[in-house]
Amino acid sequence: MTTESLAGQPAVALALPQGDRVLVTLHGGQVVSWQSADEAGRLTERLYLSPRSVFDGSFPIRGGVPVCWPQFNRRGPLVKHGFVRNLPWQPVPTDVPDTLVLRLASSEASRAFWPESFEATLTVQLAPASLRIALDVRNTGDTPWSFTGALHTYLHVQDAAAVSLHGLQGAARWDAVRDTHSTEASPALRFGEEFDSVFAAQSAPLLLQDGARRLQISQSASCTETVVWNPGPALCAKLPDLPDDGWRHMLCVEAACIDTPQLVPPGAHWQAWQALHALA
Ligand SMILES: O=P(O)(O)OC[C@H]1O[C@@H](O)[C@H](O)[C@@H](O)[C@@H]1O
Repeated sequence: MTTESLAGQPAVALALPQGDRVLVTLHGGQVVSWQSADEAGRLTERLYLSPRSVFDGSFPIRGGVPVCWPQFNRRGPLVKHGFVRNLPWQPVPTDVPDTLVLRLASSEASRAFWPESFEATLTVQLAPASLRIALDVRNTGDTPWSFTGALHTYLHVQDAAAVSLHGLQGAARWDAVRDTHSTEASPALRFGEEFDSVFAAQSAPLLLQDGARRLQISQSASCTETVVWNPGPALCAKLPDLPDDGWRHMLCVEAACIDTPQLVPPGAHWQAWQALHALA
C-alpha cells in the first residue's frame, strides 16, 4: 500500500507487478481509479471519474465506486444515497496480499445523519485484470437497524451510445424514468437517453461490451438488485459536477440491496461484493 493524494484528497493505492493499479480516496472510502494491464503491460482505466468532481471533502466524489449506505437514493428519510460517501474513512493495515482495507465507524459526524452505531469495512482486492470490492457493515450498537445501499460503480466507457450490456434479459425491471414495471425483453441494453432502472439481480455475471473492450461484472447474492444508470445528455447537462459529455464516458452498474431493507441485529453483520473482470 502506498499513500497518495488525488486533487488534494488523501488516498491509498496498490499496484501489481503486472502494472494493474487501484486508487482509493479516504473521502467516501471511494475507489476512484482501477487500471487493468494487458499482456504487454498497457494500462486501461476501467472506472469513470468526472473531471468536474468536487474534491474539497464536502461533496461526494462523482465517479469511481461511491459507497451508497445506509440508504439507497431517496428511499427513506436520510440524505440521498446515504452519508458514508461523504465522510472520511480510515485505512486499516492488513496482511492479505494485494488488498486495501478502509473502515468507517459511527461517530459524532455520522450521528448528525443517523443515530445508529455501526462499523463499515471496505475491502478492495486487486488481481491481474480483476478488482473485487467488498462491503461489510456491522451493528455495534444494542438495537437493530436496517438499511438499503449500493456499490455505485461508474464504469468508464469509450462511447456510452455504442456499448451494450448483456445478461439482464428476463429480469424484473423497474424503470425509474418512466415509473414502469416490466420483464426485461432485450438480450442487450443500449444507451443514449436517460437510463435509470432497478433490475432483479441475476446469478450469472453481466457482460459490458465497449468496442473491443469487454468487462465481466458480478455481485454477491446478498445484493438482490442491480441498478443501471446513465444520465444521458439532458440530465447530464444539469448535473454541475459532470461535464456536458460526461454521460458518454460512464455507465453505472451498481450492486445494490434496495427493495427489501436488510435488518441487522446488534452484533450481527452483512456483507456484499461486486467483482469486475476485464476480459479484453
Ligand atoms: O447524483 P447522485 O446523488 O450521485 O445520484 C446519481 C444516480 O444514482 C443512481 O443510482 C440512481 O438510480 C439515480 O436515480 C441517481 O440520479
